[in-house]
Amino acid sequence: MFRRIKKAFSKFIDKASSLLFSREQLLDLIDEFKFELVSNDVAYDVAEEIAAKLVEAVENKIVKDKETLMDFLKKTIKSYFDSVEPINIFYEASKTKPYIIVFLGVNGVGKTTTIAKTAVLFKEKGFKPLMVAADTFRAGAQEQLRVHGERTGIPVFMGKYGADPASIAFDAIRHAETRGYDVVLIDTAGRMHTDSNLVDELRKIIRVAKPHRKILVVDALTGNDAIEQAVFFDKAVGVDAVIVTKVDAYEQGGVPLSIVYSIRKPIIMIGVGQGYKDLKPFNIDEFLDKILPIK
Ligand SMILES: Nc1nc2c(ncn2[C@@H]2O[C@H](COP(=O)(O)OP(=O)(O)OP(=O)(O)O)[C@@H](O)[C@H]2O)c(=O)[nH]1
Repeated sequence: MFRRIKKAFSKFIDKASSLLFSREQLLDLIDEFKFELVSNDVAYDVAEEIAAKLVEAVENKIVKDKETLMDFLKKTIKSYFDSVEPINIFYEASKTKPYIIVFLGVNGVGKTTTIAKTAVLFKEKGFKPLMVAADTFRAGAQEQLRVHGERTGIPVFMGKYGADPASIAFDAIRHAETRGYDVVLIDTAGRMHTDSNLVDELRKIIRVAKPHRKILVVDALTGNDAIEQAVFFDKAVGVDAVIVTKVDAYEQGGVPLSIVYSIRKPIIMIGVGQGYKDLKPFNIDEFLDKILPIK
């Protein structure tokens, strides 16, 4: 996990230290480091910003040895994550009933599995969740959620194939209200994120379901595509928070930072495997410990 970005940081920190922080040589090295970050899925704008801040810190002698460089990198990266408003869906759900989440994301990113994992987390915390199959475009999507429901023992509200997804969401919420469900987790279609019909469909679901949160699911392994999807969905329908999947198999490491930088929304959880328990809260300090070399 995050092996490649960690290697890039280690290489840069070691080289910078061996140059004894000679200003001229360091400037070239910072430029090289910037592209190393970009090749590890750090969006160009943020890589450039980090590089510019680093040059300034060197000029001002804030960064003058290995220790101050490590400290600088840690604080700078952390500041991007700290500048976004955190969201705690479990706390929010304890205040509102039923608490409604609409999940967004393109096909294949692990959205359906993530909904099941999230439902399992809610159940473990004592909530009564309902999963809703509102992707009526692909028959397989409904079936997939039904299977997750069977395996996890969490009920699934199914709509008919081809039915209006917004009306399914509406019926599901009424059903949740009358049956005493605490949390409603709505799956949506994810065909081609550039499809304008999809955007209209999502907008309608959101208008009808009035979700408390819209959570985007992206696959870390898709790198720049994940960042583009975040920008696209945020512009199209507004994203409140992001879950990044397949982090267990992800080595580049730049996706979380790039997403937070690009849409200024928090990463709330990460998928770390295929099992239902493999969804963890995203913790910035743990993330920094994994991507930055230890002393
Ligand atoms: N290693 C790993 N695999 C994951 C993770 N999350 C999901 N997957 C796998 O990714 C594959 C796709 O997941 P789905 O949930 O079917 O994806 P989806 O976005 O619903 O895709 P569509 O059904 O095509 O819309 C499945 O094999 C999942 O088990 C994760 O965090 N780590």
